[in-house]
Amino acid sequence: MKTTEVYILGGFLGSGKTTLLRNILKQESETGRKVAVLLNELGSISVDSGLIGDEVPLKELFDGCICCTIQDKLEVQLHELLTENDLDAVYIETTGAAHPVEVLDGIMSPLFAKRLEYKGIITVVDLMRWRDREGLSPQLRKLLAEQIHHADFILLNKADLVSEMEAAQLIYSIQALNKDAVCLLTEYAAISLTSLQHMQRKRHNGHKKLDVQDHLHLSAVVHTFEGSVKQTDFEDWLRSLPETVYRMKGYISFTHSQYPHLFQYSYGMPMYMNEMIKMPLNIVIIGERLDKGIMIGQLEALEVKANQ
Ligand SMILES: Nc1nc2c(ncn2[C@@H]2O[C@H](COP(=O)(O)OP(=O)(O)OP(=O)(O)O)[C@@H](O)[C@H]2O)c(=O)[nH]1
Repeated sequence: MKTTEVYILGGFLGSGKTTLLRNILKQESETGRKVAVLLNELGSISVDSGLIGDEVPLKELFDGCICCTIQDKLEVQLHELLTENDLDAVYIETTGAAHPVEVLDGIMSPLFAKRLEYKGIITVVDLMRWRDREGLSPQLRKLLAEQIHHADFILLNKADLVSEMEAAQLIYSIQALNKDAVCLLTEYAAISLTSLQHMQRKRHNGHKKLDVQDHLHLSAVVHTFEGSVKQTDFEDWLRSLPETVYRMKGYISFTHSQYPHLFQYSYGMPMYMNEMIKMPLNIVIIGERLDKGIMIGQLEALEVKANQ
């Protein structure tokens, strides 16, 4: 099955996300890959869509930001893009107000997550705004810090507007929030596509060999159950999870019921809803530094136990 690469472009309002997107799309069109863009604008008029070439399939999500009102819409739009087009990559430009965990949650549907190859989060930072961050409200400062913390690749953009000395101090303060992301100083978000495609977190903990998924700070693990599990065992497993598992969702079949349950988990709380039809038993787990092998092994063990 062909998978589609997914890149999330985040960063504060006006930091240079659209400039970056135009840059990337220009390079993608030169390589001949088939790509699509999902735009999420605050408000109901899109200014940015005019800036992107006609040949790129484009979906826009209006009225609200990904992190709150339209998560479901995002899922639908992405599904449509994937089914209508045979895509190599999808770029998702989020509003500056979006939290990375919510965006990842919004795109990793249990119904098609296996067709996606989540490549990571690219955060564009406006260096001048970051320099003057003390003037922002505490909430905005926190959001900026979260966008930096969860990024896999950070563009320290608008380098032309700060002095070299300032840039050095700003890089230092950004790396203090995220030691692993690749940081690049840019003007007009000028970076090469290849550097993004090879986006990998720097390994700072020595020689441990990690697979590609493990390089990502925030990641999504997708598992397909073959059959049912016991609800009590499953809930014991949930209680054993670290706090860095932020979200889970999917369909799960319990030994005591005929149809699967829609399962959602956030902030340590599970929620179930009865489904009236058979659904593919996929579950998506979103968190920081997830060990894919261990998680899948634990879920498989639950199934084995239920069959004993
Ligand atoms: N001086 C300078 N201006 C830049 C740079 N990068 C982008 N800009 C300008 O900054 C403005 C905002 O850039 P956009 O790419 O639209 O930013 P955005 O993050 O998409 O903005 P929103 O969609 O409003 O969140 C535009 O006028 C860009 O031309 C840069 O490196 N230096």
